[in-house]
Amino acid sequence: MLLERVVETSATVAETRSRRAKIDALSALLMRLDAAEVEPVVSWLSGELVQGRVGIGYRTLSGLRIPASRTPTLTVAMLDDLFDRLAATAGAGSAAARRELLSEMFDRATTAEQRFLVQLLGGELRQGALEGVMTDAVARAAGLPAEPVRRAFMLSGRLPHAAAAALQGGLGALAEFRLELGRPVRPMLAAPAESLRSAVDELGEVSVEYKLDGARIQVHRDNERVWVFTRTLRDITASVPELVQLLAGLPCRSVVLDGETLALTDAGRPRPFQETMSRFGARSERELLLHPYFFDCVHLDGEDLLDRPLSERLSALERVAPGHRVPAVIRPDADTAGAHLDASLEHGHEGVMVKQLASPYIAGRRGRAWQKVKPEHTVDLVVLGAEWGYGRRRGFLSNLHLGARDPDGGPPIMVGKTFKGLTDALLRWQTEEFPKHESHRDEHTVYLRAELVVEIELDGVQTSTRYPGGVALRFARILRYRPDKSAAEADTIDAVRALLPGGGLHTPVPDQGLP
Ligand SMILES: Nc1ncnc2c1ncn2[C@@H]1O[C@H](COP(=O)(O)OP(=O)(O)OP(=O)(O)O)[C@@H](O)[C@H]1O
Repeated sequence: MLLERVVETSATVAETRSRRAKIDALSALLMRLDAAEVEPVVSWLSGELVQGRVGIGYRTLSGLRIPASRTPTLTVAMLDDLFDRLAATAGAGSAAARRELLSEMFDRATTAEQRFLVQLLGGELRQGALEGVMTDAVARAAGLPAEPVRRAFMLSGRLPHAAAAALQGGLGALAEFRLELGRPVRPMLAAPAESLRSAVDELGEVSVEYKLDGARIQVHRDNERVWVFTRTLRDITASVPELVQLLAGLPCRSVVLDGETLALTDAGRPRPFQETMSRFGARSERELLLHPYFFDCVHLDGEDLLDRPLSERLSALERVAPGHRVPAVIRPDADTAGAHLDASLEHGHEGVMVKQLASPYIAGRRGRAWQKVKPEHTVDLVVLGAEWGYGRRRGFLSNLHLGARDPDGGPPIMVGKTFKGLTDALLRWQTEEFPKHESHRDEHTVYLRAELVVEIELDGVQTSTRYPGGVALRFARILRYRPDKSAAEADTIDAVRALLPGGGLHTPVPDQGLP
């Protein structure tokens, strides 16, 4: 297939806000692909290369001045081969070889294809938000229900892989996907509860657990080998030796546990989230010891437990790591559940999670089987840009432009601005970090690619005619950055609208005086 077709489809998907139109365009394209073309095309349309990052920066790309080809001749296979060769060049003299490969690529590309390549290599197409739409498009193209495709994706963490299996091998090939030791699965997520009472009433028999304000970890062990992954499935094994040692000592042959890890003060209270996250970096300080608290066990000694009820998974957890469980009460009455929430807050944690004991582990799903109860309203939003400060903040990137995720894979939708809550350290960090994510700038504002997620505390939202989603944040304050989340995991515009009084059923009216 000519690359031109892929580029046209990418443009169609970007231009429409209709989920159905996106799925139509993507599935029509997928149905025309040869077997070998599926993985690269699905990767490119999600903004990734099959080869992973090939180390070409945005600046190199925007500096390229190569006349475009008049006629489209590049094929999917040719481009994939060029990426293979680019990924294989490394070491002395590689810069020249890479430039040559890039020149070859751009020389053969039309103007629209060159633009696509710049965006693809520069990371601008990397829109995890498209994954849901792409999963449905793959299912449609393969003539299958969406659920088995989604499951294969969640278990492998690789949508191109799941797409190739669906399109070439159908249900049989998808059924081959299993939890594999050493390969992380997408974590199960929680929906917000209206109240502790409503969650317990809705879910029947439950486990009520502290919601710890740390960082999510998924740990795997296969005999001697241990892996530790983050919420975004990054392998951080090398920076957390104390967790590796702890896992190696558990009484089992193989295990996969889900949990939260925290750095604690001497008094046993949680340290700020940033301090825990700082341990996940490549050059992490080792003074702060991380304490893991596990809340799920999805594999034990050769047996996969994903489809077993939580009650069984908790028994497995109790057998293998009894000393490292998150504080929980099982089948509590209303008073006991309430006392557990109070105790969690008193100990400096965020609230509680209420989990249905009969529910399976649904990887990657934000479902109602897990519900979070916490007293504060917070949303995780994408940073779209920042304005240069004035007065005391002159020279610093300050007022943030904030966007909510479009659940159908479009660009984030702006819902407000704020500089409240920014400390001097954060102002310095923003000013240094933001240019690395810059897409363009004007006199007042540096605009960013949708890559950074920030947690915002707010009093609520109000209808707005100023912002395109029809809602605006009220009294938004910056709580912290969320390096453990990608833009694909930010809150959606629907989640923000749900905070409107009455759950988002209002029609927009003019708002007054936004910052
Ligand atoms: N007992 C627990 N069970 C499950 N998750 C827990 C628990 N304690 C803390 N967590 C954390 O809470 C998160 C689940 O909440 P949610 O699905 O809303 O993710 P989130 O968007 O990161 O939430 P938040 O922004 O409120 O932390 C998990 O990813 C995990 O990091």
